[in-house]
Amino acid sequence: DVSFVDFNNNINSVLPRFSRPANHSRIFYGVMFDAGSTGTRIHVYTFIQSNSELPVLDNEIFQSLKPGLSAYADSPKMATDGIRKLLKVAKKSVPRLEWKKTPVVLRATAGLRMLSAEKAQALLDQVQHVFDESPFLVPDNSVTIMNGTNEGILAWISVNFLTGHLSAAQNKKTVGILDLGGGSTQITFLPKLKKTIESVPVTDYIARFDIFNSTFELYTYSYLGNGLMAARLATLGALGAEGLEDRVFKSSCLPKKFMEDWSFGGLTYHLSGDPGSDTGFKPCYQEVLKVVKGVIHQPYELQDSNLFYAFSYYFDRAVDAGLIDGVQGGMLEVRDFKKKAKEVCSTMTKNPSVSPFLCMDMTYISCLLKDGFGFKESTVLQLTKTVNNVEASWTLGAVLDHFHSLKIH
Ligand SMILES: Nc1ccn([C@@H]2O[C@H](COP(=O)(O)OP(=O)(O)O)[C@@H](O)[C@H]2O)c(=O)n1
Repeated sequence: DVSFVDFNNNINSVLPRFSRPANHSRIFYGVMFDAGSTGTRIHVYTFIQSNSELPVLDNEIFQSLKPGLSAYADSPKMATDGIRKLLKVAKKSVPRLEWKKTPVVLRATAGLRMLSAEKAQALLDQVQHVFDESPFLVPDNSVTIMNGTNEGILAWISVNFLTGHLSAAQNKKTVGILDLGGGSTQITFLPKLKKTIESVPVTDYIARFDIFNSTFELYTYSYLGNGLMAARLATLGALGAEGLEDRVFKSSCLPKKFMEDWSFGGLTYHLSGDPGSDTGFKPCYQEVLKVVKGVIHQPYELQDSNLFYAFSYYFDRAVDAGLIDGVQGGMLEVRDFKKKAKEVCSTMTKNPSVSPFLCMDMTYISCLLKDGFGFKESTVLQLTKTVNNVEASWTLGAVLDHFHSLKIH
């Protein structure tokens, strides 16, 4: 990675300050691709270098496309079109003179983690090739799969940076994050009690990073297979199943008459409702519970220690269910998800909602929060898509890490 110091030297040597207005030479750009399981996105960040340790974020340009890279697992060359399209956004957003010193980086998350190493590498190689041909700065290791710990920590850094909690790092008042992707889900927060750190099942649940000459010690974990799309498959008993052509996967979480082909991660599944069994919240909860029970660790402290920001599918489904406004977001109690899940599930056959999966998704989210992480019914979550027009995503933290080398360990 280009360290903070190298990057500044780079600016000074390529861009002599005397030839430009002083404030102009203090602007720099970072391009981060998020290769998620359900889509690929580009974030173009404009920063103003301030005199304090962290720069000021001036602006973000964001674009996304579907499906994710893993949909091209068996035809990796087809993945390049989308990457090229998104790179055009970077060319439009970054002034031509800055291209050569603007880093482009892609980090893949759960979609590629769930593929075989060979298939994932073939996709990364294709992206690397497109990057190498681009006019941007392509640092070492610019196209890789990111591990789940970094995904959680970087999202925590993003949200706390955007909400202003990192600049006041001394008093360590921060917010926790809940990220529900398609393939994996992350929980990250700053524990107040030693017991929380001491009582983790394995040391992987604790990670540290340095900023402002202090070390943050976070509780963080990424559960692969517990993202919303992977959880659908696990609920249906279809995750990792063979002979997909000849099988139909049924669930009490789907409308009785539902019958459809559904694709995720480059595979297609025949799905249907279960006319021969009870449907609705209760039987559905028992089904989704199997995906959560014995899998998700309950932190020693949770409810009283932090306000949690919940985004990605937590936000999207809360919007779909009519619980929050799609632009403003809002505060919800954990019990609101359960109440709404019951409502959606009881009416799904007579009164189909936006998606036939809404009962399953809302029930899974209720179960994950309560029987998974162990939140109380009354815990308030801040449902968020953007903070000051910037996407709540690990990508911002990843760019800050790139420029500042936050030494995550
Ligand atoms: N910038 C972004 C990126 C993803 N998302 C949401 O994240 C969810 C999917 O996450 P993902 O495809 O990255 O899945 P993972 O690979 O993280 O498991 C969807 O709800 C997207 O709408 C978002 O809201 N904003």
